[in-house]
Amino acid sequence: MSDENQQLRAAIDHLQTPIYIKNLDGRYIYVNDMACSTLALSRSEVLGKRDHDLFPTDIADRLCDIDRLVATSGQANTSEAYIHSRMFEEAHCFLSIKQPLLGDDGQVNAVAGIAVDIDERKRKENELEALKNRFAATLQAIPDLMFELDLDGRYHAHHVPREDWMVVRPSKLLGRTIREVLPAPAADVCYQALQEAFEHGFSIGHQYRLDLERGPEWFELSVAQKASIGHEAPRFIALSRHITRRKVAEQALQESESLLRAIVDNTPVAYWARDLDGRCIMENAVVVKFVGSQLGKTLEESGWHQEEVKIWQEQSRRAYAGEVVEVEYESHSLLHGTPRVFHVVLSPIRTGGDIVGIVGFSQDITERKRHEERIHQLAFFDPLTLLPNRRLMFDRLEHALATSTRHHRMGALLMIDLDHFKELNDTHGHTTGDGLLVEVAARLGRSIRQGDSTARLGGDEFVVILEDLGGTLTSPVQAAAIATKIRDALNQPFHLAAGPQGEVITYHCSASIGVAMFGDVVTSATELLRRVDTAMYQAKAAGRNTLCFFDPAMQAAANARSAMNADLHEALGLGQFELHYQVQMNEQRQPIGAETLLRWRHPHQGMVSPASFIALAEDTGLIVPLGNWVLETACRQLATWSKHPELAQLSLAVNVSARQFRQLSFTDQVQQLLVSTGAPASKLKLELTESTLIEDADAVVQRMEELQALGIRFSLDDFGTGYSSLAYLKRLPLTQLKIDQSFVRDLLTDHNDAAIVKTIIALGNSLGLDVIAEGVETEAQLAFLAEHGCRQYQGYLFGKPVPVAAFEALLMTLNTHRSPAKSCLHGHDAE
Ligand SMILES: Nc1nc2c(ncn2[C@@H]2O[C@H](COP(=O)(O)OP(=O)(O)OP(=O)(O)O)[C@@H](O)[C@H]2O)c(=O)[nH]1
Repeated sequence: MSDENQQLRAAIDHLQTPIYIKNLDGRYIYVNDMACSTLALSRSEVLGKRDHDLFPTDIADRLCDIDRLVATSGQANTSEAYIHSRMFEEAHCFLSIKQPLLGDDGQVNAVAGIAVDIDERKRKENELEALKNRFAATLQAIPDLMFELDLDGRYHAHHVPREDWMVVRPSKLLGRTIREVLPAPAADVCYQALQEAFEHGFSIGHQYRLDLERGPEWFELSVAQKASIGHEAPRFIALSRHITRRKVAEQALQESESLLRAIVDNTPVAYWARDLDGRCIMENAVVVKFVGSQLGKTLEESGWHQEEVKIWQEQSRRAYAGEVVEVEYESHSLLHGTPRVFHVVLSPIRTGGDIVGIVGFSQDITERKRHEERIHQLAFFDPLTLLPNRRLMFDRLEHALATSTRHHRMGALLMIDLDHFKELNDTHGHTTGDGLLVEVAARLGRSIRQGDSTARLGGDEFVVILEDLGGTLTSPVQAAAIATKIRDALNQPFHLAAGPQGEVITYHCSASIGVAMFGDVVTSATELLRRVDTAMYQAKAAGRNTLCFFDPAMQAAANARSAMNADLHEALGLGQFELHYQVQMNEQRQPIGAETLLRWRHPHQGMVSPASFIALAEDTGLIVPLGNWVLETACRQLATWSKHPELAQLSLAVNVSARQFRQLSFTDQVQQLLVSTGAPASKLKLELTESTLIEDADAVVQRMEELQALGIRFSLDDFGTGYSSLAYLKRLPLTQLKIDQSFVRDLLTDHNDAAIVKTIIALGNSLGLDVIAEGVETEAQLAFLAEHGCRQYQGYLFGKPVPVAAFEALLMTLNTHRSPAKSCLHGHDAE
């Protein structure tokens, strides 16, 4: 072998790639070092072996086939094969290049091969392939259109899962720009997105519309800039999502929302909602118009009137608790104009059973209310005088009848018909007549008490309903008094506009009044109206300007009362009143004083008892001058007695009425009387009844204290018959309790009366008060009273009320056997 060959051989031997030569039998006749290392065998272990000795059969078969092909074709062959060798844990991929070797005869006599280990490259290729497959599958799964674009909008690649979403076929896309493919509005959107992605790396959310064959379709773009290699021009991946369905749904929602909004805004009802924190989360235009926008505000932040906020807090609380609340109320919190009336409904908002807020509707019902009021006014009131009409009067009368029957109270119905009204109409015209009717209505209103009512029945006919005729006068008398007051009021001249120039005329009016009482027996409103109508016609028949009762007995009582009233007014001036004196005794049966009792010596009726006229005097106010006369007479008597030693110790008890006692000047009057008459104050005892003390107790106590300071003493009359409140009893500066004669009368036969008497005595004694019993008629009564601690007495047992002369005579007889008061009584001629 030449040097050159030797060098070549050495190079091949040590080359780092396995090289081998096999003869046509397939035996290895040459292997280099690397081939041995690769097989992990020594050269001697390889040389002379076949592939079947070295490799698994399937690989060996394949290797042999290729050898044969090379040998027979005389052509080189390149193939890949996975070879297991002890050198590697796993089979390695080799690229085998086989070359036929020719002998000197020019025939193939051997096959030389070189095996390059391409395992690493092969693995990468495989990985790449797998990646490509995965990527392709992923891409296939993406339902969106995808394009690779440059900054000019030129298409470089595409993924088109739906060709019907394309304006041009995908195959015509590459190399063209967006502007060449899409219509201008859509292209503009895409370029904007590209620009954004170029500036910020990405762009999302731009939408565009394409009018395709099937109709308009909507797409949404997401663009991201691709990482570029080196100085490569920027590329972008644009994902175009088909959103037509979403868009249609959105548009439908938007349309229905704006329709709803339009409905809500265009209804004339204020409409709002609040969340669980009480914040306004929705409102319509009407809310804004009335109270300004409330969005985001709670009730407390609304700026409404405090009272209204409180009302709505309470109503909202009910709605939040699940109630549907309905209220009518007048709002004073409006932005413009006068207060208005609203009908409001609040209701909870529920989602899935939970309350998540409240919703409210508020309708302005001001006009409706006004109409209702107007209708009510027209239905129930007389448009001329504005008084209740017949219909309303009838309702009220029925109500008054029911109430009076239930509470056993008397009432009266008056019917007032103007006399000769027709003449006024005929002479001065209807307008003047109307003027009179209006003024009559006003005068009627002023003549009655609160609680009574008046109405116009029609024409010149009015009625007045008087309820609860209590008081001290009997009810027909009271009714007559009010009817008279009305008649007198209507008798006052009227000044009415008359004639075309509206000159004022003075008109004298009179009215006939019928009166029917109710409350004692059940009567219907219709019947009562019939009665009062009859009575009114009687009044007309009796000569007009008068009043007539339906019931003749009542008429008689009213006549008698009014006659007595007239007489009573004259009696004082004519000196028809007298004072009688009833003696009061102590337990030693000694006279200690007297009670003065008023008597009226009537010119025709003889002596009239106070029971018949005191109530009338109280109601007419005559009680005040009458009471003063009594006080003055009593004081004069005391002054007279004070000059006689035997009579000087006598005290006089004088009854004072509530009305008299409540006069502001009462204390002054009494003081002046004491001074002018010279009566000793300590002998004057004022008798008050419980009813005097009950009303305005503070003022009464103050007056009593003023009088007490003058030296006057007080006795509480009729104790036990009224309220008998122990609370006021201890506050009053009293010196005496008087046991009413009604308890004394049956003292010995009635256990209750006996018990009451004993209690009053015990009470008086324990409060340090004198106790006097009136109406003592028998010794047995006296004994009982004395036994239980009552020390003072008054009654027929000792003497009836008598004029002063008789009283003094009585005193004389009482005193004859012990210390006769004869001397003083003799000197008493002046009385
Ligand atoms: N101005 C005016 N007159 C009315 C109205 N309604 C009724 N009248 C008249 O009132 C008069 C009622 O008359 P009467 O009550 O019947 O008779 P009178 O003239 O008052 O006579 P006596 O009642 O018998 O005293 C009639 O002339 C009616 O036309 C009204 O609303 N306005």
